[in-house]
Amino acid sequence: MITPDRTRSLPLQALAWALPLVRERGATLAAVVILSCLGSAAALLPPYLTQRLVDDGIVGGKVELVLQLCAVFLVLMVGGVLIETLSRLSYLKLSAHLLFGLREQVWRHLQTLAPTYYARTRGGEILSRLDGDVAEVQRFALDAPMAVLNGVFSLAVALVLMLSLSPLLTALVFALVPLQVAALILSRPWLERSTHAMRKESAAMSSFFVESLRAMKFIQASNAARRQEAGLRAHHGDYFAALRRSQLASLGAGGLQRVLSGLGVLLVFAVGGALAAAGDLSVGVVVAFIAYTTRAAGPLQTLAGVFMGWQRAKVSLERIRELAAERPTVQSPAQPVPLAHPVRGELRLDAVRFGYGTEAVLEGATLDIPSGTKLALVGASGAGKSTLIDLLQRHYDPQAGRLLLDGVRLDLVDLAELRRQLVVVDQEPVLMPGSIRDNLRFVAPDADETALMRALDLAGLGKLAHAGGLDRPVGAMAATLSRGERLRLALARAILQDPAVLILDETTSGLDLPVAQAIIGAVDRVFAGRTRILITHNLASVGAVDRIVELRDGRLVEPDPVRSAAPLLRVV
Ligand SMILES: Nc1ncnc2c1ncn2[C@@H]1O[C@H](COP(=O)(O)OP(=O)(O)OP(=O)(O)O)[C@@H](O)[C@H]1O
Repeated sequence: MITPDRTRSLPLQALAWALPLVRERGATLAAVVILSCLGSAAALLPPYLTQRLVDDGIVGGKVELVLQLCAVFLVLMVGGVLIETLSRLSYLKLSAHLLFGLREQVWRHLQTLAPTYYARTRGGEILSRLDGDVAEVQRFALDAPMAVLNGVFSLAVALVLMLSLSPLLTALVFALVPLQVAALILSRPWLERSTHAMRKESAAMSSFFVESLRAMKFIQASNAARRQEAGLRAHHGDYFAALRRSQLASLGAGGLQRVLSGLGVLLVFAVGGALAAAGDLSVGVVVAFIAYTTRAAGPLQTLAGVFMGWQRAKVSLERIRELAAERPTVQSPAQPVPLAHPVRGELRLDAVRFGYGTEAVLEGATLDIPSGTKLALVGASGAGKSTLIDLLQRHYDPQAGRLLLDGVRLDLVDLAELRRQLVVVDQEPVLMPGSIRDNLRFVAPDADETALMRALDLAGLGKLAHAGGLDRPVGAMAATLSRGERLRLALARAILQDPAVLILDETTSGLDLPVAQAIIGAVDRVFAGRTRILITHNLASVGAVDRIVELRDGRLVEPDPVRSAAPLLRVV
């Protein structure tokens, strides 16, 4: 579970978050560490051997030694390639485990957040956190310790070998390190700001795509395609400007590092060359040093890269922390009170108060719904009918008062059990991509083919299912089904869920009266004797009901005969 821990510094948080996942792959981590140290050692030996090759072999005239050292070079070269391949494969395994594990944690958290979070957060913002930001943190959490380990090991080995060759030249090479560190520290705010701007632009562009793709039919019908293209171009412009700033910052900081390490090479050339010319140093030592100076620049640059990577990861971690700080509005109780089976479906609202902000949507809402009641719930648009349903399905808890199912307070019932017993079919039910079977199995993974066909038959989709079979794809956003078919498919899902309470939230509104009545007829047949709540603006479409209640001024009251279109009421 991701939780922001303000007591820890950001780098520690990034590592603490990743640690349990790394621990699960202890053996792979050990392999990566050992192989990368072996690889570094294999890369550092050749310059040392070069000195022997030049001074003892070539200058000393020992042909046999030259050949022996060439054979050692060959072994080191082939061994180095093998070690690097194995090391990269192990790294890939560890890296994927970490990335997927971190992303699964964020996803798990997202699945607990309330509809209010999704109502106010742009889809692209969430996507870019799930994708780019998680990857950035993962890269840092794994790359940084590896790079530090590798860099420090390589530098230590190089330092020992260089000191054994020439302490003076070693001091010259390392004299520039403080300058390199100072350059990094100075470039830090620049790097951080530019990374922030880039991630923000990238999230805005993802949001643009997510929102436009969903609204494509509306964009086409409103002749807004050109304006959308211009919108995309504007996003591209902003993104490119931010990308250029970020690249300039990285190139500037990286370039400065390269110039400083290049200066080190020049110093070795100048001082080492002068000493060798004067006969105070062998040519082999100068050649080996030039190789070491360029190689020592590698680990130094890797360490500088860790620093720059940290600037990026810090921004991402901050964005993930923002997401982690969103707390779920409801949680399943640790010790749930079991419902007596079979669940009767008796509902009770007792002086319920709820509002999204300071203003109450429901205030003192009280109602008893005996088991098996078919209740019509009416109320003006915005009165709070859907909000009431969200409270019943426990997307939120009331700020005062109680809601009970079979006499048990909803917040004491296991959340999964509650949502199994209380099913809502919306006006625009959500259908998942895939086939009709996939959609039915989404709510009832264990149902067999016979149960699926029976549910479709009862929901009035028998013909369609028999014609195209259960494998008929419903298409992205269920675009291949008519609205009536989508509703019937949602009803078939509800039939498979077999709840004690069924709620239809304006399900049949906008349909032709005969179609609406046919769907309600199917509901009445299948759910006869069970509690049903039908939210509607048109009482004629929901058939005979046991009771009508109006939601007015936050309370549940007897309906206003004028506003409820009295002639249409048919209460049994
Ligand atoms: N996520 C939200 N954040 C803030 N306010 C909200 C949110 N959802 C709904 N509201 C507000 O709460 C009030 C009740 O909304 P609700 O959707 O429950 O009404 P409704 O009776 O179902 O309306 P309709 O019949 O038009 O569907 C409205 O004023 C609405 O603007």
